[in-house]
Amino acid sequence: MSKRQIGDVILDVRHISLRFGGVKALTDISLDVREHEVRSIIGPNGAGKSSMLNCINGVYIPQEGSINFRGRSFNQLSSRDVAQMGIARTFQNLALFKGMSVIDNIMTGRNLRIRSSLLSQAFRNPFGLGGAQREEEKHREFVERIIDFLEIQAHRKTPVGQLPYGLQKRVDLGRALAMEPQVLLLDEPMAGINLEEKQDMCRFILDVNDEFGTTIVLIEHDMGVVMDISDRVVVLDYGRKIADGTPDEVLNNEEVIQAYLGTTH
Ligand SMILES: Nc1ncnc2c1ncn2[C@@H]1O[C@H](COP(=O)(O)OP(=O)(O)OP(=O)(O)O)[C@@H](O)[C@H]1O
Repeated sequence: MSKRQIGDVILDVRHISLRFGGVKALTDISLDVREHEVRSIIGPNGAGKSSMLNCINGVYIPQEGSINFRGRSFNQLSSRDVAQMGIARTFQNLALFKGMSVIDNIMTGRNLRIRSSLLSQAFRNPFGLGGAQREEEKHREFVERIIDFLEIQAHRKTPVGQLPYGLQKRVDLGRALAMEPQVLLLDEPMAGINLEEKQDMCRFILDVNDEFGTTIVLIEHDMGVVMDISDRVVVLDYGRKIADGTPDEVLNNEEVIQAYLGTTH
């Protein structure tokens, strides 16, 4: 596929179980993600895919198990802490500010870094604003680079709510990229967009992976896309892991075929 080198495991999910009252959303799930790979999580509706992402990025706290990121083990960190560690995420139902411009929305993804750099500036030079302004400039330049990369220059000043849905998905990706994540969690990036927009989105995901070396964890229902762009795929069904391997291995797995035939997918 590309020249990128898949490295060691950087994200290791170990024996995660998550319950909501009597509902077992995840039961003893283990999966690992290697540096630079595109790793997909698939499964029928209600299989536990979003719950898994929510555990990884601190939205849900699993009752059992732990997550290890670059040697640091956690299962009770806030989303903000997880983002600060280098794990960013896009959302199935876009989490954008519809009345704000494209550039300002992407800038919100930069806030985490702006705050920490402003804080360190204040400690270094409590009476000088010049440094802080230069920092702000650098962040704006970075955001402009993302806008160029995602080919949305023409829409920089447009309120996000006025853009077609496919472009809004791209802005959501830009907002996550603004965090300069090491791992990017993508929750159904192809949902609700047309074929041409899907081709664009695939290209951007692969370019992010290739050019920035960002590790991608993807939830997606479009099997064509998953099989095309993933290095490895894990399959969940009713909160349990039923398969894990290359796209070919997973496609030919009897349990996976049964899980999909037994649903409306
Ligand atoms: N906040 C919650 N409260 C109660 N039950 C929940 C909650 N979140 C998820 N669940 C339940 O956990 C199970 C797994 O749901 P989840 O959304 O993770 O599945 P999914 O594979 O992402 O589904 P889909 O493909 O439809 O998005 C489902 O039975 C769901 O109803």
